[in-house]
Amino acid sequence: MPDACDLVVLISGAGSNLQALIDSLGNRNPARIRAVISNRADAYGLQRARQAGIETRVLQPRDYPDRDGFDDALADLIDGYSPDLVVLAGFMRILGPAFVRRYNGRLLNIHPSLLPKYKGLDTHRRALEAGDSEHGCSVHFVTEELDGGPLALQAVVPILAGEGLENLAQRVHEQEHLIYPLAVRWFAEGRLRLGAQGAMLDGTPLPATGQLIRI
Ligand SMILES: Nc1nc2c(c(=O)[nH]1)N[C@@H](CN(C=O)c1ccc(C(=O)N[C@@H](CCC(=O)O)C(=O)O)cc1)CN2
Ligand SMILES: NCC(=O)N[C@@H]1O[C@H](COP(=O)([O-])[O-])[C@@H](O)[C@H]1O
Repeated sequence: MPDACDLVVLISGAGSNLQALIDSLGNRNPARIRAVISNRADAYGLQRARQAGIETRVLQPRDYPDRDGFDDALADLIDGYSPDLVVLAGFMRILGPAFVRRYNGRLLNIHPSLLPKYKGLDTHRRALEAGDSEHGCSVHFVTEELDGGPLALQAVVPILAGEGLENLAQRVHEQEHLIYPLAVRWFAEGRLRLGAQGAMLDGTPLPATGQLIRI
């Protein structure tokens, strides 16, 4: 059994991806969540963490003079837990270059699109308005380039004829809750790593799409 892999999870909102990670731990997943940190005090994910007995902390940007000050305080807080991996789970802050360098290779994010399509926000609406036939979600290593980091895992979600935004978002969310725990487990098992040429699985470079899952 691999040694435990300590996680710190960063959230800003509902925390359904956090809940999926919590539910995935134990059994065959050697990861354990040491703390959940939110940049919003009203994030429902904080309640989910407390219900699971996980330590929670809140760090609010308004308490810092600028973005770098917030990032530095966040990194100092994170380092107090000595994580092997920092997991962004709906964390809605763009992190600065110094922060990203500090956690290079140990920082994952889940994004609600098939990257590199639709970086940024409002991805489901953009996919629907473009008339795309498929959408999805991506787990990627975080780099300075927003949503541009090496892809580890993607799930493709076909867009149904006449489907509305809420229904699509729900179906993408369902796939997020499958691929994020899987990617975190692969990292915890030592299988998923960020190499010089991009994401690696079992020592083999992954394709540009990362490992692709079609539902
Ligand atoms: N340097 C990086 N930081 C972050 C990345 C990344 O890839 N590189 N991923 C994001 C997550 N994300 C999309 O997946 C994302 C989060 C936030 C924003 C954004 O525009 N945030 C605004 C504030 C929005 C708000 O407070 O509601 C901001 O930071 O000014 C875009 C994309 C996490 N960080
Ligand atoms: N650009 C970042 C972004 O949009 N992330 C998205 O925020 C949601 C958080 O939901 P959750 O709080 O229920 O996990 C998720 O759908 C995640 O992909």
